[in-house]
Amino acid sequence: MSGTSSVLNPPADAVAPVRHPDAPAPGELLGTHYEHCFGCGGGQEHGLHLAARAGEGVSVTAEFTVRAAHQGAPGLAHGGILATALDETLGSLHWVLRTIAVTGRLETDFLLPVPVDTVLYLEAEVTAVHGRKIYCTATGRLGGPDGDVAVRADALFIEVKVDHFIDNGRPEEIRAAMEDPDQVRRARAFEVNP
Ligand SMILES: CCCCCCCCCC(=O)SCCNC(=O)CCNC(=O)[C@H](O)C(C)(C)COP(=O)(O)OP(=O)(O)OC[C@H]1O[C@@H](n2cnc3c(N)ncnc32)[C@H](O)[C@@H]1OP(=O)(O)O
Repeated sequence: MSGTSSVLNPPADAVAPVRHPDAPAPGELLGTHYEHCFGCGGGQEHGLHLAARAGEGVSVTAEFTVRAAHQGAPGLAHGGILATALDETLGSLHWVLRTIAVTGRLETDFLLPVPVDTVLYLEAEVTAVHGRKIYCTATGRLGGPDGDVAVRADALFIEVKVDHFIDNGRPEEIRAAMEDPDQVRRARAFEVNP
């Protein structure tokens, strides 16, 4: 069974997404947006260590290897972990749009079980933009980039300012991030929209 709620359907006056002129070239590794991100950071021992690359248009690809720490049922990936992999891949789209945005809504279909040691081949694209609302979709496939779809998601991301993180994050992590020149450089990469 599949289907999405109406808030994930772009309105008639939504516009096509535009690849930012300074977006990383297709195939370029995007790296982490934050060292301690559970999805992509190297500083999380049991994190997903998801590696995303810019795709054509406003899209990204990513790979995630399911490890034993990611189990739900014996030998199988936890569904929440798979949703996280989809969410993180969708979050990586903002390197290509050059917009800071957070997940407002994420609707996931789990179509096939995903065993430990499997590589999940992920792809995400922005389908439409309406004001601050960014409509996007993602798939995770088994066996290769053209393999069977194991998980998929439709999502709505909402554009925010850097202040969203500064105002809401725990002060010690915010302080540490602001003292880290690499983190400041990553944040500045998005500061293109006044
Ligand atoms: C440096 C880059 C960092 C990237 C990190 C990526 C990590 C991976 C992605 C994530 O997991 S992000 C973490 C999970 N998400 C959050 O923590 C977000 C928590 N929610 C919020 O902070 C606020 O609800 C949010 C910023 C999303 C929206 O609050 P706002 O006050 O800014 O907006 P508002 O409520 O006015 O909504 C703006 C529009 O979006 C719509 N909207 C907001 N939330 C929605 C929702 N959940 N479902 C449907 N529509 C939604 C809302 O109806 C409205 O539509 P209209 O413009 O048509 O009136």
